[in-house]
Amino acid sequence: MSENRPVLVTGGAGYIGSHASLALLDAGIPVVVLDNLCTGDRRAVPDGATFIQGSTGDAGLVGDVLRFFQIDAVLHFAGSLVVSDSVANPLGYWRNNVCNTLSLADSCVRAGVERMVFSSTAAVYGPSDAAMVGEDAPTAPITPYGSSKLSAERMLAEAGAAHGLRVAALRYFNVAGADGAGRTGQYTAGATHLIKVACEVATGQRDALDVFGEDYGTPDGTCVRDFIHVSDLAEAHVLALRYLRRGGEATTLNCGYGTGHSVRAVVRAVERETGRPLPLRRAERRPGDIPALVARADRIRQTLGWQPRHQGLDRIVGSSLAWERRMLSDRRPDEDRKPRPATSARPMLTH
Ligand SMILES: NC(=O)c1ccc[n+]([C@@H]2O[C@H](COP(=O)([O-])OP(=O)(O)OC[C@H]3O[C@@H](n4cnc5c(N)ncnc54)[C@H](O)[C@@H]3O)[C@@H](O)[C@H]2O)c1
Ligand SMILES: O=c1ccn([C@@H]2O[C@H](COP(=O)(O)OP(=O)(O)O[C@H]3O[C@H](CO)[C@@H](O)[C@H](O)[C@H]3O)[C@@H](O)[C@H]2O)c(=O)[nH]1
Repeated sequence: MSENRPVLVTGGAGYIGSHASLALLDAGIPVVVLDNLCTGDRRAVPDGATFIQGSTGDAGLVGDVLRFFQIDAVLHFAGSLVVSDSVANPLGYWRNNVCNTLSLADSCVRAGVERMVFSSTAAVYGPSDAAMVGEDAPTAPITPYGSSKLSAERMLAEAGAAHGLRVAALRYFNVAGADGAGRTGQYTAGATHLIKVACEVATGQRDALDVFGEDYGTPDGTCVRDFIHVSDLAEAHVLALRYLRRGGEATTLNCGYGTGHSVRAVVRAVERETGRPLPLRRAERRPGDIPALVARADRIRQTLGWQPRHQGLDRIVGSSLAWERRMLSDRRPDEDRKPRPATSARPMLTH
């Protein structure tokens, strides 16, 4: 299978999809981005990619794109992903993550596309006492986001078995950081991700970081996550594509480093980078949060030969901060620079 055939990247104007598009282009693989810009940003689409604005659920458009560009593989990032939003709006999450994925898979089958890399999530696992969760750990999502992604995984596996669509489902843990050369980063307005929000606070764009819950059964009482640098994750997608093009079987792979960091540890990393205390506000637990989630991440190394190159909380936080500073300095002078409110509706204590 030729390396030079274009791949379709759904959600390529988004945070992870734009980094993966860059990694593909860097590897000499042509990219066609399909994105409806519901949360994405046109500026994130790399210059070298073809951009088509539209939805994965638009079967007519998707079929035309697959055939016109002779697509042999789809990297499917497009989706809805804020855990707490999914609790408030489950049907919207099922519509985008399940119904639109079904429509995309159907378009792939009709056009004879046999390879897909699917953006899944660690949120398919339920709360667990295990220090690390492997791919064979029981799935027991506790939020509509997690269950919609798990359902999409199952649907793709069943469609694959019947119609020859081989799917690599990549279960990302917590993705953070930005491209080292500053070519893209996380544009998301009103983002809810911990490291992004903390870096917005550190650069004066928000007044404080809400710490959602300090009474979990974790070493310092705050939640623990396995943060993976977005550039390492992007590279995993290039490797997954090559694996499928070599004839690799359908597979499910955790994407993480196997190291947990607490919310408090993230705060300390930001403070190390800036040399200043980060303004914090203690807040109630956030609905849908799991106390600790750390990947057992051997399978991805064995299956894809993946070797992360951007590991370490300080490195991840450093690149996120560099991105926030870059976005601030690129802003037009007349743009509003007032700090936005912090994320919690119900702050309890300032310290
Ligand atoms: N960010 C994380 O920590 C994380 C963790 C686990 C899994 N994921 C998954 O990774 C994927 C990408 O996440 P992200 O962080 O880059 O989010 P993002 O919001 O930056 O990117 C999603 C992109 O998809 C587009 N999109 C959404 N629905 C679409 C549709 N129906 N048709 C076309 N385009 C559509 C959006 O406009 C956006 O550009 C998602 O599927 C998400 O569930 C993300
Ligand atoms: O302002 C904030 C933001 C987050 N947190 C905490 O930080 C941790 C991580 O939260 P967040 O960065 O929002 O990530 P998750 O809720 O863990 O979810 C992310 O990671 C999942 C995989 O683990 C993905 O599936 C989701 O798409 C992605 O949003 C949680 O304990 C939050 O309560 C805060 O205390 N304050």
